[in-house]
Amino acid sequence: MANPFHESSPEAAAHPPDASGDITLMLRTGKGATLNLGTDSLLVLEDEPVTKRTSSCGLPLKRRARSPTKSIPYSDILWVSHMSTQVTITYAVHPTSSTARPILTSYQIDKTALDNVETWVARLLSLAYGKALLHKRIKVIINPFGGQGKAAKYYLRDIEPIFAGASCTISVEQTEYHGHGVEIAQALDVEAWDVVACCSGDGVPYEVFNGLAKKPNAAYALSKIAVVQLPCGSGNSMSLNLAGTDSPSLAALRVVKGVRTPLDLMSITQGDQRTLSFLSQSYGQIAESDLATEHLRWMGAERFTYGMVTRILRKATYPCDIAICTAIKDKEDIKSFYLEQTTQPIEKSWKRPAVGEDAPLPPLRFGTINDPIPESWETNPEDKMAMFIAGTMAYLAPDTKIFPASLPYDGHIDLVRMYSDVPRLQAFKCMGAVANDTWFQQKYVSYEKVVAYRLIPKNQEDGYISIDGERVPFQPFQVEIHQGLGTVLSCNGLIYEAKGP
Ligand SMILES: Nc1ncnc2c1ncn2[C@@H]1O[C@H](COP(=O)(O)OP(=O)(O)OP(=O)(O)O)[C@@H](O)[C@H]1O
Repeated sequence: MANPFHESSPEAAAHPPDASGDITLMLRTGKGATLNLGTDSLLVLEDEPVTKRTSSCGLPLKRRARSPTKSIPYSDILWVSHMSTQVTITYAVHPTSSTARPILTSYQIDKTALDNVETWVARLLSLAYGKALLHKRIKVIINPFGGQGKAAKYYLRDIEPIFAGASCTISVEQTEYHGHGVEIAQALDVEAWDVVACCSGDGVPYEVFNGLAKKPNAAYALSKIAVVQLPCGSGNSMSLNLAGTDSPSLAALRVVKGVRTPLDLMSITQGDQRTLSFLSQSYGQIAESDLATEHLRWMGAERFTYGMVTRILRKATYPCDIAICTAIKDKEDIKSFYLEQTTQPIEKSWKRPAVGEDAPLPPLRFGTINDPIPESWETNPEDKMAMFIAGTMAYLAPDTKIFPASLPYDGHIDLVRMYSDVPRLQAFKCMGAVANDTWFQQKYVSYEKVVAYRLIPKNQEDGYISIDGERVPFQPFQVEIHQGLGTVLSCNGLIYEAKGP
């Protein structure tokens, strides 16, 4: 199991190698049109009738060239089938740039071309799906209260038609209470499904990862099931990073075409609890601006900006002690690492070791928050901490790329810190730099890659700590990375849908 893309036997079976090298690229229809497999698209070429036409003044008019009457990008092709003399193609059209809707078109095939149909259909499916698994078996979990309570509506209108058009097997369940996602995932038959698709915000995927982690063979379950998000909540980071969109229908299309990708997950220990985090942990200005502004929800996304501005103005400080097991400290080294990881062939970059069917959750390499801090870690009192945020995915929200150097499977947690002694103007400049993508370069933004850390709040009675967007007790916690413990579907299997540092 050296290559994540060779993990699934159904994927391999779906794309039998073309041993002969003789690929049928063109199929003639009974009406004289041809269906052609182009470089990126299926091209439908109609035969123009050859009629001699003259202009009103009697001069011969140029005969129109044979031109494509339809071009369907392979990325939009959901399914192709044939029965007797008929080929049926289901594909997504885009009524707007942020929507996808399936439509179906059929062609009668010319009798002389019937011998080629099967090979042609298989070839078109192979071009449409690449390394992605066909006929995905998808367990859908809908949070009826996600976002503005529209997840069920988005599912029926935007998502289900795409899954059905792509010939996926679907089973739908709605969450009935907080934590239900954990129970559904814990009870899931992992051999019966390829994907768990959460029609929700980031809260339900968090629960699903943690539910799979409760199985006795957690490591196997997390490697077997790809967890994806269909953006139906108020925070949709997972979909932004892996599908490059917060549109439910476009995300559904990308899930259908998504390739299995290992994902780093983090173990958090706090008190006597161990949980998994897939997104981020924050403390200080970012955590407080998110969690302490719930009463300002009427402001929409602006409530976070408001929270940050007010805290920067008063130079809000959140003292703590931090201990870190650093991997890469220097920003230039981080850039080189990112480049090196993303320019080599996927087969060389991403190698996930075999996971046995009984494999449990991996042990903690550095112990828990209740153990002594490992001696090799660097420990620092951070009395001027303004913001501390650590994570493994590039985007936290649209246009908020906090971790541009993060990679799905590099075995590192990206860690960002800023201090309250930064001049206010510079702090605002850094905030603006997030939107214009120059955040990483800002000299007041400390950015490193780590494999583990511990954070101990101090000199405050209460405050905010956020794990994957949810508030957790204001108590010390410790985090360590597990390279490739989880599995997701991504567009290219290598990077997030984000420009690097
Ligand atoms: N039926 C339910 N009733 C109450 N809570 C639920 C239900 N289903 C899921 N939840 C909880 O809702 C929380 C948020 O879910 P999710 O991330 O899907 O939505 P969101 O709108 O993005 O979140 P938020 O409300 O945090 O902005 C999760 O903690 C989940 O446990």
